[in-house]
Amino acid sequence: MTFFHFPKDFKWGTATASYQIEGAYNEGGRGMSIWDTFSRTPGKVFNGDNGDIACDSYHRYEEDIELMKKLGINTYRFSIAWPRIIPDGDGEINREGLDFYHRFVDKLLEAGIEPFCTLYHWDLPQTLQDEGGWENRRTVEAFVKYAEVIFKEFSGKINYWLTFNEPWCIAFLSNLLGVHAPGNQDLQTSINVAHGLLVAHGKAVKKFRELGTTGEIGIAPNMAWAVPYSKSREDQEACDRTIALNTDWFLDPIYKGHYPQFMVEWFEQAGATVPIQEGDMEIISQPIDLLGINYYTMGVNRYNPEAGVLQSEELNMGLPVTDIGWPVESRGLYEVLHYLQKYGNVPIYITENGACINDGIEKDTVADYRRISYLQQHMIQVHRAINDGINLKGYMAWSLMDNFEWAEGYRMRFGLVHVDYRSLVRTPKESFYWYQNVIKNNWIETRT
Ligand SMILES: N=NNCCOCCOc1ccc(-c2cn(C[C@@H]3NC[C@@H](O)[C@H]3O)nn2)cc1
Repeated sequence: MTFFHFPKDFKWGTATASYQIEGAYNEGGRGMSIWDTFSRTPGKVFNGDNGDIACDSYHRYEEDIELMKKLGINTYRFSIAWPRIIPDGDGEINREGLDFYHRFVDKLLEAGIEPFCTLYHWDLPQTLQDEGGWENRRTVEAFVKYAEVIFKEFSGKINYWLTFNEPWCIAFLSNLLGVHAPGNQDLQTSINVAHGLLVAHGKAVKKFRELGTTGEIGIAPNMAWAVPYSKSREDQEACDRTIALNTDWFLDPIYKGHYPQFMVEWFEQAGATVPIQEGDMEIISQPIDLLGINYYTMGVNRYNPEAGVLQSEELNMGLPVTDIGWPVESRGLYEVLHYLQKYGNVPIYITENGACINDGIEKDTVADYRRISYLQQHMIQVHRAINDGINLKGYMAWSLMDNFEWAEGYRMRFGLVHVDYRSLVRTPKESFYWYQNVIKNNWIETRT
């Protein structure tokens, strides 16, 4: 047997997001979000699924917290729905929305679980999208106003904060590839959105400091990792572009105060420029306290002029894949963590890592051993990185429970807990009990 011991103060948790679990889309004064609109647009979401009910966690959060206590986590990452707080985006504050999150956070604290709060996990108030969304500086100012409300309300209760979840998804998956809400397919729009959210991030961090809000604040990019198919310079450069668009495009402005020049020039060749205004880069590069990273998979890429704006084609190398088709390759997590050291030995939390494994219930059990194997492999890479001296502070599995997986609807299941979407009955899977043991022991054991 081999034992991989973790630091005694290592944070073990799980992660979810408001639109994916809450439901109650028209309750408690909530306004419409771009995901309510997108999921109602024919052809955008598998089976026409939407978040109207989801896991009904708006009503069942106490039951969910009991599951968290049973699992033994000490940290829980969740997101606040902006449309519950300011339903029309930048108008009146909805007290009922604030009271819901106070009840929820108080219950978490009562259970001895650290709240880890994401301010924006994709559910933009639709009214702001109607005025141009993140391309419009009005949305940026509205976000800072929303953030200020939350900082003032929850300072002292919440001590771990993230401004944005997965800026690559917000900007490029949603506005270049059109896969997520609002579904634009335009390079300049996606670059404008990326810049807008970065300015909003910086302004919110500045406001956080000015208010003297308790705790630490950061951002959670989703990581891409790609290794070249051949030793050619073209293939390596294609990988560089793929990695950079998820990482450097957002973290260079934050940590260095400028965009990665090679990517700026790449986009200029494609006819797109970054709409930088006076003072933007100074605001964006406000120092942050922590970095959340989301890792799922990696690719083997090669240069292909026909392969989208990055001219970087991901190849099928016959690796085992999860049920959403993503290759299982944990080495990318280790390499990404070392790649991030160019920003310094910054405090890092794995804010999402998990596998889409769609096993169902048989004889009251979900035998999701493939998820256990995935989690074990990735946690061993986390251990390796900590051993190398990387400042890795915690791990949050995506996700506590099966939930609305965006354009995939409910067919793709990432949860440690199975959710029956008709009855809303929660059933812990075998991976739940495996993770429960890891947390209890603060170590992983392998047979070899
Ligand atoms: N790359 N281009 N491909 C071209 C065509 O894209 C096809 C689809 O692409 C993607 C890429 C990435 C994702 C994704 C999903 N999650 C999981 C969520 N993370 C935040 C949390 O809410 C989880 O639900 N993380 N990333 C989805 C789709």
